[in-house]
Amino acid sequence: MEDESERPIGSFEGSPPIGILRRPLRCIVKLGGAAVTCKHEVEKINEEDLGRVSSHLRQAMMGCGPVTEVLGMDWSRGAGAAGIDSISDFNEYAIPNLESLIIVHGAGSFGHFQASKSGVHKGGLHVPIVKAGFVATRISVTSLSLAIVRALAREGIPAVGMPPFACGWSTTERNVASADIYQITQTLNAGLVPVLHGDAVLDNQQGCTILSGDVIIRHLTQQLRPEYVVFLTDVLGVYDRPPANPKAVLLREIAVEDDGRWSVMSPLIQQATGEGVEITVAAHDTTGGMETKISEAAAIARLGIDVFITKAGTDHSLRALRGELLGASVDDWLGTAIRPAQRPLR
Ligand SMILES: Nc1ncnc2c1ncn2[C@@H]1O[C@H](COP(=O)(O)OP(=O)(O)OP(=O)(O)O)[C@@H](O)[C@H]1O
Ligand SMILES: C=C(C)CCOP(=O)(O)O
Repeated sequence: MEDESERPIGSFEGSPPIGILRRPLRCIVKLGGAAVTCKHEVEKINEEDLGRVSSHLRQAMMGCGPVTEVLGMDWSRGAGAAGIDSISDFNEYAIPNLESLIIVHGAGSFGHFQASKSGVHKGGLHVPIVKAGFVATRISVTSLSLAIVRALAREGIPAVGMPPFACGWSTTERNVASADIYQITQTLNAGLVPVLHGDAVLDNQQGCTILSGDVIIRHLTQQLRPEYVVFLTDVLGVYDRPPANPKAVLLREIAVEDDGRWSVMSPLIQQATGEGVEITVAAHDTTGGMETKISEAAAIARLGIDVFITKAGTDHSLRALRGELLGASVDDWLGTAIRPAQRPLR
């Protein structure tokens, strides 16, 4: 007989089974490519920030449980590389009961350059340069993904890479058409942490496209209903204009109506609606940058789920990851909280 604590989540008639999560999903995190890579230098990881973010993720996943010793799991290159004396250390080790989490990372300077040069996002897989670009994009983004999985494993997070192209994700006219959610559910139930990423995928209409990590997060949220979603990037949040502009104002709180319209609740500025916000996107960005992030975040808030956008590696991001802001005031926090309208705060 099934464990009564098992919670069926969103199994829709006619759609493929998505499985049953044995415990509620705490959070889905987007590790922005702009945060963990140097976005304007091809294939350059920002090692310091990646290390800090991985440590924050571990701290957040420990929840309020006892502080336990961390044993690094990246020992494929030898125990020393993982910071442990010997792999037999694991014989005596009880892996802590970590909060359930999914990590999705962006491509940053891995993948966007290759995709934009060859036009993978526009489709046409039969065209030789697009096919070659598809291959090059996947080589690039999966090599970043391996580095991220390694960094998480070094922090003792049981992370496993699940590249969308290889795990059943495809699109129709650039919208998610299929995704193997069952595999993700089973991975979470096994106590592992799925690591997905923005990827080059097959598209039923145009042959291929680039599926953004931000869009993947919305789909996962619809299916698996986490308690909250955190987007970590290289700026404190959404500003009323590009943050390089000295007059830019950080939008602290955005409320999303049932019909998808959103308005700025704090601070009270003139451009109080979505249309007033000015956004720039890097020329090589194939997925729409901050603009996509805001519209996906608003779609998530419409589902009744709080979203927090903030700068990776800061105290603000640690608080967001720990869930401290859930339903709480964000007056003393720097970032953008995107919430369903008419939800009373704690
Ligand atoms: N109005 C705005 N508010 C906030 N950021 C903005 C705005 N306009 C432009 N930006 C830019 O958006 C960038 C963050 O979006 P981007 O999509 O690059 O982040 P990411 O998710 O971390 O990266 P990736 O898409 O590679 O995963 C910032 O570097 C910032 O300069
Ligand atoms: C360019 C590729 C391969 C994926 C882009 O994903 P994103 O950085 O999350 O938008």
